Amino acid sequence: MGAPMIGVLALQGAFESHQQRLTELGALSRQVRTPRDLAGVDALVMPGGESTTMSRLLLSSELFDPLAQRIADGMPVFGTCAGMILLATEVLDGRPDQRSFGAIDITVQRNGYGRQLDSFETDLTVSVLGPGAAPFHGVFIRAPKVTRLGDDVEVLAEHDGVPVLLRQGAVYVASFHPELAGDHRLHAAFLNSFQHESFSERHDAQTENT
Ligand SMILES: NC(=O)CC[C@H](N)C(=O)O
Repeated sequence: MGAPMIGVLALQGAFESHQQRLTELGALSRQVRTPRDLAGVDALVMPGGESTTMSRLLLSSELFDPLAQRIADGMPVFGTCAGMILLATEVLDGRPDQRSFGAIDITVQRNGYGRQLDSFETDLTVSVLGPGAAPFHGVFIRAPKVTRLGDDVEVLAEHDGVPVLLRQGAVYVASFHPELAGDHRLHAAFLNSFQHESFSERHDAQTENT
């Protein structure tokens, strides 16, 4: 099989920085706006932005049902911030008509860190980066707060005792914006979760050759 094509949901929000991180890693990526775009990808990143707007655009673009099917079939997905909200089983403080995929068994509260404190940054210890790895700089922007997790959900990082990076099967979610920290290690960890070749090694090899 050739290199996997990574889709970046590009209906709204911070999709361009995600694509930059993937490009830095030498991954192939394409923006996904239609069911046809989705059909050509092997994995998908769902960016931050506004989950209410994204939910509406997913329905009007007729992407919602095919995407739900791909996720149910086991396509790897990485949802960040609004993307995390869209993947959760339960959303608190959402709009009444807001839809989510129920792909990871968590309850999230939209803007759960409080409207006063719109955004904050903090260094996170992330288990999947390996023992002794440098902390990952977490940028939280009107972030969702995880208020409940199911038994099958693995916590990969937490902040003040609250999970902020989680995994269930092929679904990864972060309540922060890993694409904005100028650090592609979490994108590499996502790619490496379904790719045998190590993306970080490949990136290092390419840099050495140039
Ligand atoms: N940065 C973000 O993605 C914020 C998420 C936004 N508060 C929402 O509910 O969709």
